[in-house]
Amino acid sequence: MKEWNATRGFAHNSTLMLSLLGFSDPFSSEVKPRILLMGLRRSGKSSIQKVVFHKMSPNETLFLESTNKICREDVSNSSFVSFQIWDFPGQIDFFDPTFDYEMIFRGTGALIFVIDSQDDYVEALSRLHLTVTRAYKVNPDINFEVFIHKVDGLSDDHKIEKQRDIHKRANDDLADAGLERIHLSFYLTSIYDHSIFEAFSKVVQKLIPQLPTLENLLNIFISNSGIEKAFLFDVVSKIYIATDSSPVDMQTYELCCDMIDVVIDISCIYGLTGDEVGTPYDKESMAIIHLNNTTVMYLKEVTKFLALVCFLREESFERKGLIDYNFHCFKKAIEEVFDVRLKVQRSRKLLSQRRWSRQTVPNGTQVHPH
Ligand SMILES: Nc1nc2c(ncn2[C@@H]2O[C@H](COP(=O)(O)OP(=O)(O)OP(=O)(O)O)[C@@H](O)[C@H]2O)c(=O)[nH]1
Repeated sequence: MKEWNATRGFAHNSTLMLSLLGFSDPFSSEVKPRILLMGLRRSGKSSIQKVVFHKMSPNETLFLESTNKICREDVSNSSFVSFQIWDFPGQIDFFDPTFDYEMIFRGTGALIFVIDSQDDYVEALSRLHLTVTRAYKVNPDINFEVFIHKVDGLSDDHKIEKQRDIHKRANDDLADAGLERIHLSFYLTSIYDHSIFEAFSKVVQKLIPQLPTLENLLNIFISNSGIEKAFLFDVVSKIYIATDSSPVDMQTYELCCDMIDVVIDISCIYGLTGDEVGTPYDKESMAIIHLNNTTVMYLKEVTKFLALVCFLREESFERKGLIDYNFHCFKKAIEEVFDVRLKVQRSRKLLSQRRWSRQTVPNGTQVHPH
């Protein structure tokens, strides 16, 4: 690493980006997209959540206790990606009258079903079928995401074979039930490598309404700056929320994750003045890494939660001034995108508040709106 700019303080205004996105708006119908994590017991649901959002090391998950109630968590305070994750205990009973699955599925953006690939998955597949069909009936807009998990123990051939088999069986079950229109997406995942972050990135991207605009902005930015690949990362979770339209390869993604780790770790050691708490990631956060294959990695802060990580050739990096100018324009455009969203959210909130106050009877008792 030739250049390093360690960061200093961290402005604590955690609601800023959230309200820009409108997810924290209690009146909006789009508040916090909900992601459900479901699957059989010990399939790895809690481990996934802890590794992706709590920086737990994969080995520590060996000591996780079994979840026996629904755990709801807001992934929002420190992250751009603002949504709820509901971790379900292995065996939920759809026939249990106390379990209001309709209410849960109605507000859900994505349902992740985790299948342990190291175990016999016949039962998991029938559970997947039951869950998906129930959820689809309540809310046909849910994205169904199947994580074929714990693939670290399998050879490459074996992985592909498992994926093909699970894909075929799950879709055959749906076809037999006349539900071919339900689309399932499959991912091979493990907490022991970056595959879980990659898969989660894809799941989250589908829930970001501004995604096409962000991709477009990234395309414009890289083509005008001589950059080969650029990712917009949520720094805390290492989920990339957008990238340009060129294909993503796993090694590039892993390098980005490593770079973010280096930036945060070094900033934590040398960037804090002592009395601060939190992550020392701020406006001045940036890093440049020259790799030994004439590629340069360039990281810059975009918002307090987001970082842009770019890959470019050394000769293109000679025009750093141009890149920085284009980055400045890109950053402004991102702010504008979220500004528009904020305005829409504000007017929606105002409307909802008016509707609520109209439905409030004079003695202050509220009538539930439809
Ligand atoms: N090899 C491997 N083991 C994993 C992986 N993910 C989780 N595990 C292990 O699987 C076991 C079960 O993980 P949990 O996260 O507790 O599973 P769960 O689905 O939350 O279980 P319940 O709470 O009982 O529903 C733990 O020992 C984890 O270490 C993975 O990617 N690879």
